[in-house]
Amino acid sequence: MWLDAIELVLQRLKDAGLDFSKVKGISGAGMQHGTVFWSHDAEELLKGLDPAKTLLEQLESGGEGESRGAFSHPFSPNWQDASTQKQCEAFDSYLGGPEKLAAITGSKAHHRFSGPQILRFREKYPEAYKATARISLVSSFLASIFLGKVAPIDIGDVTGMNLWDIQKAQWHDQLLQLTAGGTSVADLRQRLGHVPKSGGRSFGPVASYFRSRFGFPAHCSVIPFTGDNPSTILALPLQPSDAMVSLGTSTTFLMSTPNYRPDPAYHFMNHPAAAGLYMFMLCYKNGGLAREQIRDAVNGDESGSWDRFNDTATATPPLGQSSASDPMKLGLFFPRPEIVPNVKAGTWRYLYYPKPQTLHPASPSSGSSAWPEPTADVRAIIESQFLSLRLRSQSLVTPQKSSQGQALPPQPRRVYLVGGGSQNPAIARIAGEVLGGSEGVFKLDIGGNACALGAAYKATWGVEGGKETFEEYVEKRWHEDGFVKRVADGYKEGVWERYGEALEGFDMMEKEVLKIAAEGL
Ligand SMILES: Nc1ncnc2c1ncn2[C@@H]1O[C@H](COP(=O)(O)OP(=O)(O)O)[C@@H](O)[C@H]1O
Ligand SMILES: O=C(CO)[C@@H](O)[C@H](O)COP(=O)(O)O
Repeated sequence: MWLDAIELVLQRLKDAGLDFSKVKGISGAGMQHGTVFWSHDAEELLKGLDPAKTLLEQLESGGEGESRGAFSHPFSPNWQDASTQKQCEAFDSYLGGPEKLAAITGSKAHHRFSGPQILRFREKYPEAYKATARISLVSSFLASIFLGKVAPIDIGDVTGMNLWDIQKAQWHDQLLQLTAGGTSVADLRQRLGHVPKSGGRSFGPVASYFRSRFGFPAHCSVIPFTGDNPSTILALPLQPSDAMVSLGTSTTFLMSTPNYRPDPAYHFMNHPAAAGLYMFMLCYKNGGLAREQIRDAVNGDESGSWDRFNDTATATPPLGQSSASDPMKLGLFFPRPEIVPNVKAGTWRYLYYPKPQTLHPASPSSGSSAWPEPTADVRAIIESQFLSLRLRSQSLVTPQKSSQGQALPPQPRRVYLVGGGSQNPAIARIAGEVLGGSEGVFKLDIGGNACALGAAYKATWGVEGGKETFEEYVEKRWHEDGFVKRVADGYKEGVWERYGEALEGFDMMEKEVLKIAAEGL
């Protein structure tokens, strides 16, 4: 599928009239944490690609358990894979607990991360593991195709594997040992390859296949590709107190910071283009698709229109409280098992009384007026997603000032929305009400896709030799008025504080749901 997609996107660019001979450099972004297993024939096949044939014709693998073509396994576990609970437990306990693993690799063990994925792959498909010559992430797989040989893993994306020691900037011996089990650690290290420190240094020229087939020039450089989220933070000059919220299939919350403060509750990763900076990230599996389910329930059809969803969201008061004495409506809407928190699929609705702090399930017996479904779900799902972001990022934000110079409590300076859901004005408004933002809520108004834009900046920066820091490079080319649009207010006195009260109930609710899930109720 991915090989086909590469051909398709290039063909579309060709059909649109792109003059490939002018392309000096190419970079890109791929979903984080997908793991690709190359066969022993991969290097030969990549080197000798025939421009008269498609990539798929020449590189495709055989069926399950069959080693043929460039891949030792026909599937790449993607970011939504949740099959590695057992391996995650092994990773979390191996160094003495999830805190220790997070301190070293930036994250506790996660199902989708390559370390646990490779461990499971080796245990489940020992023959396919033996037939594996190299292991890539989706980003380095893409770069490899353009390069015509297996490309190194990127310095930003490598920190989403649970295998890289961030502070020492090297593979972690013991974690490699755990992953390799009884097999050779040296072999595993060789399969993963050397990781260059710079995210901007060219890997070399584009493969002759692309020169002949599409007309790329011989001097076109392949600059390291990175993950979709690291690439997204490259789309604009992000300041330390700015937050980006990517409303795609997943919801991700991204900040750039010089302070490495890892914790099992979130991810710290290397910034992909600036040594010494880190990307703080939260990632939720239940983003766009969970909102779509409620949209369809409110519409009563599958027209896909957001109008009724948006009208309902804005007509409902914050936390569903018609008056201050009403309980706050808080819910969790997870049609798929969630990452944050790590809990099975389910929907939970609660009524929260802040004084004294009490939480009651909003069961049908509380009366349909207590929580009218599905209308009350609309605002509740949006609020729930942003409350979770606020809860987990509160130690990273700093006090701000309003445009009149008034001191404001710790919150983001700006909230930037990107991804498909950033088109939605009701979501933007509630983002500002819950998260704040002393300057407001913004959306990128250049190009349709922030992560692709970030990769394009990275390509031009790399081609120009990375002489300036990446931040200086983007800053100089940045046109505030043309590139971003303010789409909603941020901090609103009174409303933001009310959501602050709701945070305590939200935290209680998550703990309650985790307890219920653990007890198998
Ligand atoms: N107007 C809209 N309002 C709310 N959500 C939207 C709107 N338009 C698109 N979306 C959501 O955007 C998501 C896709 O976002 P996108 O960033 O393209 O995805 P991906 O994460 O797969 O790259 C879909 O789940 C869809 O529900
Ligand atoms: O797993 C993560 C980040 O850790 C996801 O963000 C994926 O990187 C892809 O997300 P979508 O583009 O499907 O939303």
